Amino acid sequence: MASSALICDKEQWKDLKAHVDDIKKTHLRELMSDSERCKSMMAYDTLFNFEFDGILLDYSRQCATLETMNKLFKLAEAACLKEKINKMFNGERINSTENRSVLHVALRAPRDAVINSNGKNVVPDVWNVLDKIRDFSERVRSGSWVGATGKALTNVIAIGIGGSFLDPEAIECARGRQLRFLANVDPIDVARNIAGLNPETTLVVVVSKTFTTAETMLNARTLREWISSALGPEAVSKHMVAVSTNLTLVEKFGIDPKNAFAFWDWVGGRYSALLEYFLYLSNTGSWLLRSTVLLGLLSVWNVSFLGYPARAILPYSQALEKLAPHIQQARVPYLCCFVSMESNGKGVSIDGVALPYEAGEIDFGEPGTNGQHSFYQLIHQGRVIPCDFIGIVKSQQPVYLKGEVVSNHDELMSNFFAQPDALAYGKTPQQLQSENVSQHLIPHKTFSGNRPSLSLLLPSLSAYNVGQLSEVPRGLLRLYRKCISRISMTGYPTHADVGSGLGAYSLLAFYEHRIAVEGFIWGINSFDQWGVELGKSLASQVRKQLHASRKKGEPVEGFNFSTTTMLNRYLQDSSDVPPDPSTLLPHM
Ligand SMILES: O=P(O)(O)OC[C@H]1O[C@H](O)[C@H](O)[C@@H](O)[C@@H]1O
Repeated sequence: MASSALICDKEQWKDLKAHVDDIKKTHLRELMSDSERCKSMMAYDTLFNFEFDGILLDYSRQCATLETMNKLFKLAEAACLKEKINKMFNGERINSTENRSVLHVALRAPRDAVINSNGKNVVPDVWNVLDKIRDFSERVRSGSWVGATGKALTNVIAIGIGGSFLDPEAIECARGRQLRFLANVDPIDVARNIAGLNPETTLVVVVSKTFTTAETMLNARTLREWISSALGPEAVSKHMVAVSTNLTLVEKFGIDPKNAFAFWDWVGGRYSALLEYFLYLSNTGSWLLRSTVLLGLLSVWNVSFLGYPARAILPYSQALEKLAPHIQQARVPYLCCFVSMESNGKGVSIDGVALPYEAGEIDFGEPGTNGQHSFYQLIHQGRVIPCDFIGIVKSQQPVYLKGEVVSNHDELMSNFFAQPDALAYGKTPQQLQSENVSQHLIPHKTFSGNRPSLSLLLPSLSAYNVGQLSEVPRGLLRLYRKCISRISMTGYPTHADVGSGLGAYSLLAFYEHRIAVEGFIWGINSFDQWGVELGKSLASQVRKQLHASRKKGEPVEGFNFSTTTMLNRYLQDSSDVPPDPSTLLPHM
């Protein structure tokens, strides 16, 4: 199927381009007045049944008509979408620039599934690792695995960056214990993570697919020093374990490979976040998979045809906060956004042909209602940014104060229901005049509306409901609990924890597949990431220069004027950096 013909050369693409003018002439106020259209865009047809056992997906506020949807389905056919999805699930090496299969879905397969890579069913290997994770977590929790001084390990620091950073936090059952995530190579992040912890009762999990990522490995060496200097070098074997494909480097680092949990090169780093649990997406017809096809097509429509390059992900549930990037909290990456922008932020096709159209989205977000006090001004009256609103019917923390008009959750959800309509309908000058708004304020208080969004309403974040998102066999939820407790080391999480953990990750699976669909349509490779290499290689040049300047007093050479000036200033003002390599963080 590899062909250098770009999707934009196809008639179906040109037909959609011509269709844009029709859509630009309509306004969502008009489209939303057609209840038949809206009804069909909440349960489009028997194939796309969007009311799935209580989960409701409403995409009627997309700037699209049924004609648009039909044209998008034709575009999917022209892009050979179904064949590409099948190739992925069949283990073919669709990541052609790295010559790898793309089988992160195998991490979520039930024990008896068959998913082949290189002619070998990989599912038994996955389950061997999952069983090993379960056994290890049970030994740590039961106290049969203790630290170097015989104390139970009650605190965990997981070191990893990108897709190797963060996992669902079973917050409820982490009562009185510490589960922390260390990603940034900034020593401040190390200091924050070890603050208040004792090496004697701390387990460090080094999560790195390659075991070569500079930030992760320096942080791992720093915590290895923290442990060794307190308990002796032999303590590393009791206080450090690893999750990696590179068991050779794991052993070289000083971690016993028996205490390492392997994974495979057919799991992309950013897709490995799901290693902590697995939800099975059937190869055919799962509700989730089908609906992600539709939403992937709508993303392509918004980006490549309507010219809306960004997407805001807005979960109206704090339990799903990890779905939305806390852009002001550097430590919390953006799961869906990270996967989306690293996967589809490409400029060439899978055949290496420069793209004459934009691919990829600028994703950002924030849990509702926080975002309403920051960037919603821009999405209402500034740029048009399609939004994904994700809401939950039943709160995990119901609160209803005496005398209040509604419960706290109803207050939250009042915004979940209001914002999509505010974006779609806006407010016209005529409406403002009828409200006797001062004439000079009318331009400032006018809302153009016609801003697309979609709404996903989950019944609750119970493990059952969230599992529906990916039709997870019930039995897997039990093993999920054991896997998540590997991270929390704090015993079995409650349903709420499992739900919220699954919530974040099932919806991640939802976005994972939507992102793959987008990449299949754009004809790009969503599974490599050469773009992150250049910055890393330039950083290694700077690292060499800093070493030469500090250790041998060599002048800064080989950089442009601006960088040379900045480097000289940095070196001059930080000349007091202690030269002693054994210097550790102040309170280490
Ligand atoms: O897991 P590691 O090998 O340490 O890689 C960590 C991260 O590194 C890079 O940023 C990759 O682009 C990510 O996909 C990956 O998750």
